[in-house]
Amino acid sequence: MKIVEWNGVIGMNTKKLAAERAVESIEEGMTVGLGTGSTAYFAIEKLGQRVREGLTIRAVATSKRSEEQALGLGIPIVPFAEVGRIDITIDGADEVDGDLQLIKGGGGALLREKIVAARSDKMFVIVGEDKLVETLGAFPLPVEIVPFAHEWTLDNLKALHLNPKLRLDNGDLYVTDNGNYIADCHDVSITDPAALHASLNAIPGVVENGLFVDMAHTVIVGRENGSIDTITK
Ligand SMILES: O=C(CO)[C@H](O)[C@H](O)COP(=O)(O)O
Repeated sequence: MKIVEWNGVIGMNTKKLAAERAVESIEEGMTVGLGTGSTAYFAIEKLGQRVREGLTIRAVATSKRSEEQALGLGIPIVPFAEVGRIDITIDGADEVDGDLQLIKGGGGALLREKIVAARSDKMFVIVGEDKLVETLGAFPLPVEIVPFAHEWTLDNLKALHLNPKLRLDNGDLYVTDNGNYIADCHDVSITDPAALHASLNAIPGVVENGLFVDMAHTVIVGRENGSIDTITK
């Protein structure tokens, strides 16, 4: 089994397998949404290779770091105002359940990821098999909240028994690309993702949450044995 390295982390290649398979679906002339995270990183690398080989596409990115990576590889990034629909967005996930509902936002980019996914004809989700779960929620659910009176927003999350903890970055509060905080909600068994999604976004101060309900078109799963599964709803 081939070992891969990403930002100094050594691991099996399940993420890379899924990412590279997803990039095979990108066709000439498409507008592509670029996700964020270690799996999306591999997709952007592969897309950069295809662009160097002559593929003509344009892209929008879901984070500053993905945009920088893409520009460094020669992938044209276009302003959002110039994009009508996105053909395909390729992005990772923290958990995927059997109905293809997702938890995203472990990398802190959930708001931009959701805006881009919602504008996409197809969202391709790329994961290693370890991300497949029966019930969402073992991974802490990220909720992006505005800094203003964030203590009150946390109170509202606590009232829903979501065990929110403000995300830290080297001891300081983590700040998203949008200038907001992330409350990670721990130990929640999410049996009704749509209902929780609605309850969360009804709280004043919540900007968006990491539940992606009915957004994934296709989930591509890289497996430890080297095989790749493609699951479409
Ligand atoms: O939602 C995300 C970033 O906000 C990522 O897609 C998610 O956290 C998965 O990350 P990785 O591919 O590094 O496992």
